[in-house]
Amino acid sequence: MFPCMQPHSTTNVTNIAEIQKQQLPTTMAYNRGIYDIIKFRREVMREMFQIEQKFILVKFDFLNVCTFPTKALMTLCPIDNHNKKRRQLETFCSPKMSYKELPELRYDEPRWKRIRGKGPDRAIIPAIHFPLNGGDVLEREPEEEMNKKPHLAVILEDERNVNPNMVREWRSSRYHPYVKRTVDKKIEWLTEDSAQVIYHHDKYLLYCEGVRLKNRVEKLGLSNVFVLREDSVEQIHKRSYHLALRALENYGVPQAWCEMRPFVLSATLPAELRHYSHKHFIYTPPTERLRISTDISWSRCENYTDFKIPMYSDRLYELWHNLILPRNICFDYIDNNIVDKVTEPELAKIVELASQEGNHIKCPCKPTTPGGFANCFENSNCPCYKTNIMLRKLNSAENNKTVFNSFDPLEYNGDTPAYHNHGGFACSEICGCGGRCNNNALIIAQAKIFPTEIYRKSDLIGFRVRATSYIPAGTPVMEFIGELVRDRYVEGDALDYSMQLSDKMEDIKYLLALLAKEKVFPATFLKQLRQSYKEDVFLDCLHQGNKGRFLMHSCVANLEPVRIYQKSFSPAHAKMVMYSTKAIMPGEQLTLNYGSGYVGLDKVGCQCGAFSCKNGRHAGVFSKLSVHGLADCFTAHQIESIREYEADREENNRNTKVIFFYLLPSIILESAYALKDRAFIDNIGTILLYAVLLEQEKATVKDKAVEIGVEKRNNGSQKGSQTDGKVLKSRKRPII
Ligand SMILES: C[S@@+](CC[C@H](N)C(=O)[O-])C[C@H]1O[C@@H](n2cnc3c(N)ncnc32)[C@H](O)[C@@H]1O
Repeated sequence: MFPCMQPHSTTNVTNIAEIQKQQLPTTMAYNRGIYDIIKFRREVMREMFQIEQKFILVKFDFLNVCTFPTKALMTLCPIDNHNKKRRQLETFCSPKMSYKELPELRYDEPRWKRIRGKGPDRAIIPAIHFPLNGGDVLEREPEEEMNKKPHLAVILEDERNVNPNMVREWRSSRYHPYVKRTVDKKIEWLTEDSAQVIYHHDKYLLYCEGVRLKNRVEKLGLSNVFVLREDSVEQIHKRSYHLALRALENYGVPQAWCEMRPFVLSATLPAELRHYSHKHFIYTPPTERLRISTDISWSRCENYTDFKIPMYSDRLYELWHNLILPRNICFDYIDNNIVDKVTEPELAKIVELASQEGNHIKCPCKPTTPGGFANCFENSNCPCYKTNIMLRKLNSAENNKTVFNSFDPLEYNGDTPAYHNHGGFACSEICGCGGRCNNNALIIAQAKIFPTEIYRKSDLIGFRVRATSYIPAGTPVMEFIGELVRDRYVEGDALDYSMQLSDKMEDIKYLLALLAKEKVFPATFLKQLRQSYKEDVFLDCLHQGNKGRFLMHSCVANLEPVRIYQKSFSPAHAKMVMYSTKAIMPGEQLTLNYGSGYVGLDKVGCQCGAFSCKNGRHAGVFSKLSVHGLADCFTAHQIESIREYEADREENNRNTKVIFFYLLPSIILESAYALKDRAFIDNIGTILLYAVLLEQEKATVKDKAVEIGVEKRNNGSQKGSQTDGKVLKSRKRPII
């Protein structure tokens, strides 16, 4: 296959079984190997161009190793025989160039269009453009355009924010220019950002996302405290029981609390519902997708290079050139809830007052080791922990009250199916521990460790959110972020994008009474707090928000909100955190229960597709089930989906080595080498050797390609990749 590659002579391994036994390889031996490979780079690339250019792209992106060279390959693959471009390729891939020196590649859309206009054979060639310090943004839009009456979200001023320091930090080179745009310009920007992405070995992609999650946990120093735990059958069943209560509530059949019954596998399911248990749970990403944006936060979190929220269209007919984006996808990504001083003076005032000594709660606790976590939880001297415990009094369960700490799963208590009846108090950045302790239930959500994507698939409903890695049950997955507004401002489009944060008739009444009884704050401040809760407060994320604004309704939602307070107790100090109500599989849509009133209100009817959806085919049967029957149904589903996930994970692990065989181009090695990641180089070395031995065993790449379901290379001499139609269905999109 690659005639230039020989097994490296420093080892005397002769078969694959040996590789698994031995400690391979030594760095020295493989350094030499790398240079050998670089020498033959051109041949290898030619091979790669013909085999699997699109495949390489995807894998590279997810390896987070060499995005730049990937883009170069992607760009240049279709024009292998185009001399000018080939020269460019050679420049990019110069072995002398360190990885850090590689400039970020951007597609320059106007140039792309110009080239496109010149002739049919060049129609697929995008121009390559190197922006200087990312400054090309301003050239695109004339000053007058920017001075036109802005979209509401543009008025993002420092003083408007709960935490002004954060705003300054946000002004990253990409984020801030985007925020400044009018809606029309934002749509233009998004359209320019869109490009074609083709995924081949689909499930491997989700496996890579799992690796991304793991890397992120390690990078943030959470590996000792956060684990991807699995629930026991009893725990799964307990959660299912609460889900069943919530689902039946949606049917308008409120259930009286009753003792949970042990799980009985399918014994109680009506015949028409049995087939549900044979459903496949593990998602297979589409082979072809249109990527609308590489990151809807516009590098808002540019410190976190691996934190990106891509946006895709999975509508089959949707192509780059006929992409139509609705105006409501233009929003400004924020990480903190914000308050407008002008429209919400009460809320702004309470935020200011809370910054004064005596009006907020913080602790002096310190971590025992530098960089470690403090033990605020169950520390009876910690004021934040004491406040956290105090809030449990609002929880009416006699025992088994919901516990809010940093890393344990959140469990429903015995008397209510809804998380939103509970609240917790967390340490924050003003504490001695800086919020890095075990009394901060926000820590996982704010670390944004779970990779997600935004996508649209159906014409009836818009964009949605999907988790691309496994999420254990009871985990704070993300925050729902937006602008704090009073009831009266929630109208028009904002109705679709607002979530109620406080209800003056419900929990707030009890909260204020508790704060008064426990004398948590001085009377003057308490009075001000009462004032701020006089009207119901909503989080409106129509113009400013985070990915939570794309969460869809489901009759059996896998997320449920809870309020967690930090520093103080005003609406501006309440965080709405989404907890997972069940184990979420990679690729599963993230959903919320909008409430029983929602399903009937929507014009198209509920499209959640949940197996017991109120609008679904079997709604009649489900609504007649007892809580126990439905809970059994949910438990059976959960157990089966976890089993399928496990099997899938094993299969992916098995395929990894074969997949890497496709990633042989020297460019990976160069990048890895430039990154000085010895472990990675060694790994690649092992894989190379493995691959060569596979070759010796006459297991050809071609056969393997078919086996793992990737596009197969054409046997003939024709240029460009051909397919045997196994996975790839050509949709004639422009290849970018
Ligand atoms: C918060 S937005 C969700 C994001 C939205 N799809 C978008 O593209 O921006 C709420 C809107 O999504 C749609 N939606 C949410 N859940 C739905 C469901 N289960 N069935 C149908 N439409 C739904 C409704 O139009 C609703 O007003």
